[in-house]
Amino acid sequence: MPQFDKSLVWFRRDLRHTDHAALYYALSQSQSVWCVFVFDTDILDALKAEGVEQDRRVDFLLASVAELDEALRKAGGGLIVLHGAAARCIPELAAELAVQAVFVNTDYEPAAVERDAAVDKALKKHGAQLLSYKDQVIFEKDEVLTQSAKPFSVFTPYKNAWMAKLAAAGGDFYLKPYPVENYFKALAKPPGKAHHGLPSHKALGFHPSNLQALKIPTGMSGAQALLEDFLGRIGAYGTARDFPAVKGPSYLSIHLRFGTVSIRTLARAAMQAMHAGQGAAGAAVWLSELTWRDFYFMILHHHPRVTAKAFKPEYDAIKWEHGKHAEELFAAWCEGRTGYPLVDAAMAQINQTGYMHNRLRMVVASFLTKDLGIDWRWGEKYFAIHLNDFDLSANNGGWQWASSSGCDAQPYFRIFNPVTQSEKFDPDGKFIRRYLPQLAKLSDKRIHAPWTATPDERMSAGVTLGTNYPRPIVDHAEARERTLERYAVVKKTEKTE
Ligand SMILES: Cc1cc2nc3c(=O)[nH]c(=O)nc-3n(C[C@H](O)[C@H](O)[C@H](O)COP(=O)(O)OP(=O)(O)OC[C@H]3O[C@@H](n4cnc5c(N)ncnc54)[C@H](O)[C@@H]3O)c2cc1C
Repeated sequence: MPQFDKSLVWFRRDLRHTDHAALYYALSQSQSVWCVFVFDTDILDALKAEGVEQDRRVDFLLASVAELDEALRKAGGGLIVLHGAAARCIPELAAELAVQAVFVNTDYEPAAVERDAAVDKALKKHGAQLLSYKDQVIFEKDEVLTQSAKPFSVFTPYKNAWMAKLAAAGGDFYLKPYPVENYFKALAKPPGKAHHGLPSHKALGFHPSNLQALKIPTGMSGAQALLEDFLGRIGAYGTARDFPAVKGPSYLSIHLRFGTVSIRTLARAAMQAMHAGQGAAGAAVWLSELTWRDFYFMILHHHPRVTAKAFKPEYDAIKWEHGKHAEELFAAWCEGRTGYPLVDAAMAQINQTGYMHNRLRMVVASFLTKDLGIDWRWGEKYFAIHLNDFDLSANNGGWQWASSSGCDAQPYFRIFNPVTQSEKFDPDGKFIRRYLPQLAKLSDKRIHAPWTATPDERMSAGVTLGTNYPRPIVDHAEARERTLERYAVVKKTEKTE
């Protein structure tokens, strides 16, 4: 006998109707289950307050929610779609429908944890409860600990323990899909028209973005198409993933962000490719990247202070550049006007598409913190606003890695040289030419550092420094020295670690 007469599943960053923990538990434990998604004004208004008028994530959500609704309807239910503050809307809807439980997949971000606690409290006033399940990650919270039962702060031993836990359970136990479809008969149709239908862009307060023009695939079908495409080239991932001009990575990050595909599906696909022999090496590297994702969720759960502070507290003593000059340098970085082509092309990529290749995220983050001496939190915030796949845990982890303040971060004295990174990872300048057409005619040798070209070379390539392309805003060698001085406050600790 089901435990509950009526339940509600609140979809958040899990926009799929298959292999979904909360939906599975709700359907298998309830007589009747409604499904809801809220366009949360607490989140959308914060974006608007930053001056954002178009956001590809809003378009991605609209398309993916529409696909989910259609899939749920075909399965016998449908999606209630609301627009308001979720912390208020959910308890109100739960009371209106007289449900006994609201099922969700656990969200680990501090603001979401707070919101969910408030929702739970409000539900309890009506005799209902919030039931939360692990779904976003393979292992959460305290599931993978050191031998002394402490959270890991170094990735490789974490990954080894993560892999050992999978293997100890027979390899596929934690990767099995939830058989949601066996319980679809418990799905209830949305009650009346008032709660159905998607809000328009206008109602949400945003203009349509260029998501469609970019052909970024949305929804469960988009995730499936990207996965199939990637599995055909997963074997090459280990080497191809470092070259931004090459189709090396999966481009699935936005889908992991919004849960249009389950992490179990992806980890299973990686494991299968690893065991299939062909493509095994690339698949193992990719699985390791998915493990980094779990790692940063775990770090955020155990150390929520990282959202504002350095993971290694001594790094908070660093004096970053400030004032008007710092703001000008930051604006040049944001707008891709640093005079370093790889950095500027990378910033053009994020500004035009909302995506940035992983190698370039590392390069531009290093450039901002270690060439310009700007606080990593400025860059972190810029990424949070502009990345389609923005995820607090991975973004914070990435920025703290690049600025050396994070757990298992790059040592402070390792400072990427933006020119040699360019020569190594975009050797023929293909990526730079795609985003900086004004440099396209420079030779493969000069395109990484246009100021090193002779005046004749620049003239015949149509490049005029200071006119159609900036001169470098800092000298890398000098900046490197300044950074080593800036980081001297943490030097002692690093050496003794
Ligand atoms: C400064 C900085 C900021 C970043 N911000 C984000 C962010 O906001 N959201 C985000 O998803 N990733 C972030 N990353 C990690 C990484 O750059 C992206 O996950 C990756 O580029 C997404 O492209 P993909 O899906 O094609 O990746 P693939 O190479 O195909 O990797 C597959 C998946 O593994 C996960 N993954 C890969 N690398 C990492 C990593 N280093 N840390 C955590 N997870 C990883 C992602 O979920 C990714 O989708 C950041 C990295 C840096 C250096």
